[in-house]
Amino acid sequence: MMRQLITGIRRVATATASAVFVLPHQNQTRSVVRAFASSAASYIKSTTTCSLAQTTTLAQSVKMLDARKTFTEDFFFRQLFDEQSHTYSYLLADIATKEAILIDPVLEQAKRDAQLIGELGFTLKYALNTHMHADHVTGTGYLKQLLPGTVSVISQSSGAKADKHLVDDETVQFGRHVLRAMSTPGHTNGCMTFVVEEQGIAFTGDTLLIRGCGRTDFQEGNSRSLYRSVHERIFTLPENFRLFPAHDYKGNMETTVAEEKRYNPRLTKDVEAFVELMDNLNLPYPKMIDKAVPANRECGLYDIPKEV
Ligand SMILES: N[C@@H](CCC(=O)N[C@@H](CSS)C(=O)NCC(=O)O)C(=O)O
Repeated sequence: MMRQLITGIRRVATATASAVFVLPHQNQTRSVVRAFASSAASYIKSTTTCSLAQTTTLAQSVKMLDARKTFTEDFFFRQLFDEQSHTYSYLLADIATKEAILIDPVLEQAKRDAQLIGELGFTLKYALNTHMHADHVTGTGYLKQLLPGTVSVISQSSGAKADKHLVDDETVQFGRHVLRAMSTPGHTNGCMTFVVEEQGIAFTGDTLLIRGCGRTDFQEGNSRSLYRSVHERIFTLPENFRLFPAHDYKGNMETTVAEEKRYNPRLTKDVEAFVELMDNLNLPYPKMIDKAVPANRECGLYDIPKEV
């Protein structure tokens, strides 16, 4: 449709240009231009069936599919997966300095992650949790043992132990790269979304999942505050920002601000309808909750198996 429109404009412009060239008198020129403008309008009308609604949809989808920012050459990104808990972990690094950080590591995958970090020649500076998980034990405690010098990180408001506690808008640095911790409570009190502005990416933990969101029925969950966190903090990031959640149960790997603003079936509702929906999810509790929450309160340093 867009191609037709452009071809139409081009044809009319070419015709107008040649007419103006052969008709030097001003009056003649003006009437020729008027005639061509009117034929341009009818040509475009007849060759495109582009209604106003369709034009709007097209404009929206063009915006939604805006080119994502490409990573700078010195930025390393790797998405890792734990099949048991459907958890994504993310390894980020400064390729020049080899300083790395790992977001939401899983205990059972700590050896895999440590091996990868070693193979790539990285030094793990921070092992961060977006929040105190309820469905798996964090790998941060074990990674501190496997890779001495690693600093564990979680939000101050999580109430969990860690070497470093973050408050809203605090940043951590790895090499020349900067990660900003944005407080996004709702799934738990202490949930944070980690943003790397320069690369156009954000790690939403369990606050925003792909076409979904974290449940709010335990660990001080609050659906109103989750709604506010998403609308006021995540949906106000640039539309082309890529979003990476802590879990996906359907095989999706990433999304964008633009997509979730339009297609998230929960967060596109108004707040009252959202609260009602969240109150009636009736999900079974995570199988690991009784082990995971106490362990994660201790930064996963509690009862680490000798060999995982
Ligand atoms: N079946 C899984 C737990 C699934 C679950 O409850 N996921 C949480 C995030 S981990 S606490 C969630 O918020 N889900 C939202 C949803 O809509 O599914 C298990 O037993 O571990």
